[in-house]
Amino acid sequence: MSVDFKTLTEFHALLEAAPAMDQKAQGEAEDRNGQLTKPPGALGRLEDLAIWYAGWRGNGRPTIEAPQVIVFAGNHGVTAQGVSAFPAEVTEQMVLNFQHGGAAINQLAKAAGATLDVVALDLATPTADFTQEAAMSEDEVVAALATGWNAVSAQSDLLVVGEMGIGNTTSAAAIANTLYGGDAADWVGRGTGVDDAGLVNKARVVAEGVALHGAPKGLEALRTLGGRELAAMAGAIARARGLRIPVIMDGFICTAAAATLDSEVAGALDHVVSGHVSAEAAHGAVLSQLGKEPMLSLGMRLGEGSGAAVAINILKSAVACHSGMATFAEAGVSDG
Ligand SMILES: Cc1cc2ncn([C@H]3O[C@H](COP(=O)(O)O)[C@@H](O)[C@H]3O)c2cc1C
Ligand SMILES: O=C(O)c1cccnc1
Repeated sequence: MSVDFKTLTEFHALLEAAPAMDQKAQGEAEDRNGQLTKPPGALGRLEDLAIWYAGWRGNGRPTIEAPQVIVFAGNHGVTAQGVSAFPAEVTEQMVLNFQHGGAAINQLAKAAGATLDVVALDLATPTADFTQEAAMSEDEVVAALATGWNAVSAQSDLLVVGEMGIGNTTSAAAIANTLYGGDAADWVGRGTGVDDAGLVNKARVVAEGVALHGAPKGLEALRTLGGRELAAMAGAIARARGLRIPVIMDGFICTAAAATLDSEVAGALDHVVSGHVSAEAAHGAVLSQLGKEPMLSLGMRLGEGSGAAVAINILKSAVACHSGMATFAEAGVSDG
């Protein structure tokens, strides 16, 4: 398997060198949008989404034929701190469930016409408990970034990344806290359903982790407080940019992983939109920090890529209108 980077410094350089949106294709899409048989702006945000998608695909009249959903799974040493309502073995059990087609994401990917890949990362070797030491060494985080990077199919035309990892809402909260400051309590949520005492415990764990590692930013936040599946999501999102594959982000954990890229290199998420705002308490605040408006708000709080998978249908609808509708001239409809 190809390895395009061996250190975080090399990965950073790839983020810096990432391609920009194709302005010619974006301009063509804007022109076309203005000629379609509807009052200007009548498709609301669908119009912006289609133009954004066209610009990143480098095609003023694109189609979505091959969406790819990838679910990455990892285990977390921080579960030793009692941060989840479920035991750590559920991560591996759910991987089997994904492989057998029994999870929510199996149905949602199918309903959206997407392929689903499941990638488990060293489940037998959880990350270190980040209240004691860095979750990952540089070699470990680079390996996880590379796993995500290599999981993206060059043939796909839309990417959704999701995750499974008991304990990972605590990792995500720690990343949000270290990147954006404030109190740990502002960033923790109930995850799989911890009670009030559990929430207080999660805030303690997050505060200890952020303090121990000196409030790191960017990829260092991902390494010290993240997890293998978060790093793999970040690696896949970065790879998609180079392949001109637009990305729909999922919930709190996916967004926290993505936020480390934005923190490392401003603009690293320009090819990414938010599919859904999760019911996990701080997700909306992280999206605000990133300047991303979610497409949907359905009260979901699952992860697995589930909210983003539902949003694939919205983006497909936007692109179908953009590329399939007649212009005023073609349809012989009088324009205004
Ligand atoms: C059966 C089951 C299926 C899931 N699918 C996603 N998650 C979600 O819950 C976990 C995060 O919550 P916490 O930080 O509280 O452990 C992650 O695995 C996330 O993907 C699940 C959780 C469970 C129990
Ligand atoms: O927003 C998420 O991704 C989320 C929230 C709660 C539990 N698992 C995932």
